[in-house]
Parts: sequence; structure tokens; C-alpha cells
Amino acid sequence: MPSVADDLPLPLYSAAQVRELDARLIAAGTPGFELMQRAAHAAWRALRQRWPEAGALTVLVGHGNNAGDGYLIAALAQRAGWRVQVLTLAEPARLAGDAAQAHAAALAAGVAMQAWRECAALDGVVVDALLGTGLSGPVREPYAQAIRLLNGSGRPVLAVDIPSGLCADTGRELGVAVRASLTVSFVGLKLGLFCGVAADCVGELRFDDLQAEPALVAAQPARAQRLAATGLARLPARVRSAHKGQFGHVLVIGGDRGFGGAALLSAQSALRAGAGLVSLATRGEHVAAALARQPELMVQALASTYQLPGLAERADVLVVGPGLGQAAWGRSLLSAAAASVRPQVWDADALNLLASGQVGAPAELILTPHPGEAARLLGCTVAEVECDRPAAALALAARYAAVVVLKGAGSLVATPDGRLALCDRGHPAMASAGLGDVLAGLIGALRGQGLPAFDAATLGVWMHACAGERAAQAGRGLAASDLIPHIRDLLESHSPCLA
Ligand SMILES: NC(=O)C1=CN([C@@H]2O[C@H](COP(=O)(O)OP(=O)(O)OC[C@H]3O[C@@H](n4cnc5c(N)ncnc54)[C@H](O)[C@@H]3O)[C@@H](O)[C@H]2O)[C@@H](O)CC1
Ligand SMILES: [K+]
Repeated sequence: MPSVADDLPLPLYSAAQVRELDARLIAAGTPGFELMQRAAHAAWRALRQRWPEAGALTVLVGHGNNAGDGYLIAALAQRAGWRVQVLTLAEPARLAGDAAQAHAAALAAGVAMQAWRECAALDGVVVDALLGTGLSGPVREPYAQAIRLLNGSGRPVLAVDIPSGLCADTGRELGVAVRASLTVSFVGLKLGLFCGVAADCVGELRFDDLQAEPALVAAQPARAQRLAATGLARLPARVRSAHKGQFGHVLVIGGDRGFGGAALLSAQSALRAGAGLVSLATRGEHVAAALARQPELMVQALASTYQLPGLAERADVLVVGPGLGQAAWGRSLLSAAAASVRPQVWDADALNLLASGQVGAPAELILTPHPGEAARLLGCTVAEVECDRPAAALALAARYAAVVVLKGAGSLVATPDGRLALCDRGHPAMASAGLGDVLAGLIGALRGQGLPAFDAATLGVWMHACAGERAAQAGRGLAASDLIPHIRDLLESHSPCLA
């Protein structure tokens, strides 16, 4: 994910919603050119903070308002005595409105301008003011060529509002996108700064509200909410007379031959996330190993499905799928679980079996697919899921009437009624086997302790990502079980056990 400051706002908007917000600010009395000046000042402040000694600037401009911001940044740098050049990708004659005014201001400040050519030398820090939220469709020439050359130049790059070529709604690369070192975004954070390939394009992310009236901003509907510790549900403190029956009995079902560890990881995660009791229903051959590793678990050998209804009856929440396999054993267990009225978290092969239509969904369900599983559930390709992750998460939630966690960089949580939350925490070292099993157990434990499904999913996703960051400090080679002690620490600091 981009390097994200904790003081960033939580609402995430589509390009259209940010445009509406701009229009509201203008209608409420702040002229568009004034907003553009504020945007330029914010970007110039960030630029000087990041590269105080640079002394030279190249500004790449298109012909929309993003270019307007760029011209004003150039004027500020020129007045500060920096060496400045503006390279124009479109005829300045095509500029209109506020952008034309900004161009005039840059000329008046004495900024040197010339048409961009492939051989143009870039000097100093490069400001990407080519394309902003007005981008539509694949980046056209000569913009695409300019972006490719910029990316290959090794220059430090400040992206104005959003890296050019990155779709503000989905974070997908529209042909080619700028790889920025720093992005300064204005008025409202765009959802696309956190999805798709954004993590590789945005660099450090800063935000400036352009002094927008908070009431006007609050009135603007957002597409999603960014998860942060402050906005997440808390587990209540425990009374001193507490007993284990009050904190949920999680039943983990999974671990066919060869996959015993997956179900064990889920069960251990549930235990360390505060579940009162954790049962593990698995293949007989895994029982001894599971008990040796974690004697607190109630481990049941499941040869067939007849024991399952009784086990499910005694549990408060079921976590089904880690290591379940798709053979007859797993299929029959999943069918038996689906008949239970208990809330359930389905992961891994439970999702693959659901996608194959061999089993129906239970009444209350949280699904935790990675993009491959999501594609199977939606009947589309992984590329189609990845090119619009928010849409995929919402479509899954609607199709299965479930809370859906779409995993991956920028995990999303979606509900059937269109609520969308995004987690911008995590670490690439988390791309490792067993992490999903830990997440499923964690969410199950939170649901079992009484949090509603959406709250359990969002808190679980956030805890898991933060635990992953901590465990990943040592770099590559992270093992899923490394997360588990951190989950416990994080949960305690977020929701202390004692008041
Ligand atoms: N008053 C406002 O609305 C404010 C806008 N601001 C800036 O304005 C930006 C939005 O400005 P605009 O809506 O003018 O749009 P942009 O500046 O993002 O660019 C739109 C232009 O790009 C061209 N274009 C679109 N798709 C293209 C493609 N695929 N390939 C090549 N060219 C393409 C279009 O011809 C269009 O003229 C924001 O990102 C932000 O930087 C800020 O100055 C703050 C205030
Ligand atoms: K830009």
C-alpha cells in the first residue's frame, strides 16, 4: 500500500463524487481558481518538505485543471528562485477557464515553457500534472509515451492529485500510469489511490482539504470508508466474573489429508483473538499433532458428517474451509455446515465448493475470498476482479447475500446493501501461505464475541493487516503463525480486556 499517514480522512470517493464536491465548494462561494491556488500551495509545500534542496523543477502538463495546478506550482517555484521548466503535452491554446488563468499566471511569473518532445531533458524534481480525475479511457499519445519516459527516468516525481494514468475509481492502470514518489491529493481522497496498482504508483500519500467547509464535505456521499483504529468496533471490556461461555465457541472445520495445518492455524488464531472455546473438527490423522501444538483446542476426528450437526449445535460460530479440500470428505462437511443456522465464515475450499454450485449458502455468512476465489464465485477472470476490486466485492456481497472480504493489497469489506470499507494497512511479506487461515479464525472469534458480521470482518481485516506489518518487520520469510502473538497484543491495545 502507499505509505499512508494516520491523519488521512476516512471517506474515499469516486472521481464523480470528488467533482460533485468541487462543484459544491464553488457553489458555496469559493471560486474554482481559488481552489486551484490552494491546491498548488499544498503541493508546493509538500514538494519543498520532501526535496528542500532540489532547486529545480520540471512540470509536465496536459490541458485540464490538473494542468492548471501544475502551472501554478511552476509559478510558485519560479518566484522562490528555483530553475523551472514547463513541458506542455497539449497546445496551451486548448486551455480554458481556471487552467487558462493558471497558464497566464505562470507566464506572468516568467516560467519557461516548451512543447514536450521525446528528447526533452527532465531537470530536478518532476511534477506530474498531466491527467487528474478527468482521465477517461486508456491514456492516449503523446501522454502515454511521456509517462513511460518519466517512469524510466529515475527522477523523483510528485503527482498532482493522482498519478496520471491511474483510474481514480478503481486504481487500475489505464494503459500506463506514473510511478510517483509522492502524491498530494486534494479535497477528497479517491478510492483509486488505494486499489489495484495504486500501491505501486502513489508513493507517499499526502492530503490537503483545500480548506473545504467540513459540513459541505460531510454532506457529500462517499463510495467507501478507509478503515482506521478509531472507526472500528470495539469488544467490550470483560467483567471480573466473566466465564468462557460468554465469549463464543468457535468451531473450525477443515484440514483434509495434507492440509491439517490450515485448519490448525485458524483454530489457534481464534483462540488468541479471545474466543472462549475453540473446537477443531478435522481428519483423525491430524488430531494428535494439533493437540500437541495447542492443547487448549477441543480437537474432534471427523470421519463422516454425522457428528457435525451436534458439534455445530454446541458452537456459536463456524469457520469452514481452511484445508477442507474439494473431495467427498470436504464436500459433505460443507453441506452439513451449510444446514446449520449458526453464523459462519467461509474461506478457501468452502468458497471453491460454493462457486461450483455443489452447496448453498447458510443464513448468515462472511466470505473471505482472494481474487482467484472471487473470480470463481463471480464466474469471471481474475483480471476482471482485479481491474475493479470495489465492484467485484460489492457484486459478491449482493450475489451471496453475505459480508465479503476481498483479500489482497487494499483488502475490501463489502455488504449486500452496498457498504464498502477498505484496509490500507498490510505488507508485501504477507503474500505467504496460511495468512488467510489466520484471518478466517480471527474473524470467527470476533463474531463469536458478539460483534455483528460487518464489524467482525472489518476489525478482523484491520488487526490482521497490522499484525502482518509487525511480523513483517524482519522482511521476507514471514510464517502465518508469526502473526498470532501480534493479534493478541493489538487486540489488547484496541479493546482492553479490563476496563
Ligand atoms: N475546481 C476544481 O474542480 C478543482 C480541480 N482540481 C484539479 O483538477 C483536476 C480535474 O480536472 P479536469 O476535470 O479538468 O480533468 P484533468 O485535468 O484530469 O484532465 C482532463 C483532460 O484530459 C484529457 N483526457 C481525458 N482522458 C484522457 C486520456 N485517456 N488520454 C489523454 N487525455 C485525456 C481530456 O481531454 C480532458 O481535457 C483534479 O484532478 C485536480 O488536479 C484542483 O485544482 C482543485 C480544484
Ligand atoms: K496527475
